[in-house]
Amino acid sequence: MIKFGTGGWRAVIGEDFTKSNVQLLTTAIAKKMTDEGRTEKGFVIGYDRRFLSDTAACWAAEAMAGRGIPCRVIHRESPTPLVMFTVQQEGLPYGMTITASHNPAVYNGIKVFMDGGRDADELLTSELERYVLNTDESEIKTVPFEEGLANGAIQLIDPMNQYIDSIIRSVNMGAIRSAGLKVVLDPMYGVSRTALQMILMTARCDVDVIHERHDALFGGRLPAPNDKTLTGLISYVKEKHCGLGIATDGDADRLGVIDDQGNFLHPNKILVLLYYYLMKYKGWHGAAVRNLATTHMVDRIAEDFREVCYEVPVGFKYVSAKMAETNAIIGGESSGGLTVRGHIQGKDGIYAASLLVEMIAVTGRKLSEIYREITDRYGTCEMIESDYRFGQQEKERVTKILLRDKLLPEFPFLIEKVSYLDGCKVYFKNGGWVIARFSGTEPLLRVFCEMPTLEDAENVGNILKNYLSLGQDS
Ligand SMILES: O=P(O)(O)OC[C@H]1O[C@H](O)[C@H](O)[C@@H](O)[C@@H]1O
Repeated sequence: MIKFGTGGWRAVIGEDFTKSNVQLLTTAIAKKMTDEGRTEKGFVIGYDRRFLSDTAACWAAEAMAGRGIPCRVIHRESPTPLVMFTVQQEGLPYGMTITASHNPAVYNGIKVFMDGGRDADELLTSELERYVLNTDESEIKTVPFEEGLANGAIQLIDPMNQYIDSIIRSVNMGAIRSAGLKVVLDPMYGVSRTALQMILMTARCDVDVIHERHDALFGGRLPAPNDKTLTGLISYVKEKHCGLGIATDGDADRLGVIDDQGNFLHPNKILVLLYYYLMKYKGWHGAAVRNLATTHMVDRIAEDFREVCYEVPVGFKYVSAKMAETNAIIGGESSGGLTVRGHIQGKDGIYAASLLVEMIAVTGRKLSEIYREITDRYGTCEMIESDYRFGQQEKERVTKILLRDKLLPEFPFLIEKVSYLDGCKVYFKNGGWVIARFSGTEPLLRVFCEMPTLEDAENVGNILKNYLSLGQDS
């Protein structure tokens, strides 16, 4: 069974992530390309450093070549944004990368990209699911990898330099060069090191790297940058007196930042800082796009600059589609992904980190100082996030209460409106909000709440948790 979630298809290795499913999905894509008459330019495949990712990339290439579609495989493990960049640059109709992003090590998966290098939108993923259902395993035709390489049906490519050059061209390298920053990178055993180290060292930063060896178990932690998983980076920043710590998730499309004091900077703050920086310091104008579980501080900044902030469901495919529609200058999510107009149409931790370093260099100020300037102007927002594991029965129970019967607890704040666009989101009249939604990437119910004070956010989050009789925060 192949079902796409918030960010691609993800499955437990050996359970659903199997050779036959990888080749089934690839065959489905190939059939769709053939039906659309879009096979000529071919297809690109990338892979990250997870267990089986490189092997699965070969399986996919064999199945794509077996359908007579020219197939390029990036010659070594790559950041997801590099694969998206390649789809965009080469004008390809589709591409894929083998990754399960930030999921636990037992998972692997496939992210599919469409023209322009965007994440496959809902229309495409539902069509692909339909194609998969209508594809029989006997339709999988393969060309052995080595044979494909020898006869040119499969080609190994190395687009890394163009990608790095395009980032170098779009950030103020001169300013970074003058700032003489000491930066420590934490790729979380994933794939960002080559690109990020190259960009920052070209800008003459003093760069240290931790957690860079290949470890398909990600050091026993989740390859998702947050305050709990980045304790090693936090200690390193403090001990070695670094100006900044930068982490990326397993496939490098998300970013996590540690400031010079060793504090974890929530992705909400990174998005807010960069939007503010682009408008206030770089003189850009334009809308912002955020998902509905991301800070509304972005809206306050947009309003102040007479711009609009658009809200979309969780999933970067929605963010990039809205950015394209509105020509927004930035789009991001509280889970740590963002992109900026002019760069690729998907989230990119490497690019976002480079822009953040530029911001520190250009302003000559600490991240905490710039953020204080923002809260002095727009007030404070505090967000709490809790994830709850559930079984099938639990899922049905919560779905009934919240999404079918649309019941809500009594809150100590006046409600402005309730939305069921993605889970259930309650907007309060004081600007705060709380959302409960099922993750599309993991078996979790996510409860996020943002209020002017942390105390209120915790209180509202607890009211919803108790009302839904949720267990321990996982
Ligand atoms: O909350 P979830 O549905 O698990 O999604 C969390 C994140 O997962 C992936 O990384 C998607 O690419 C993101 O767009 C999404 O924000």
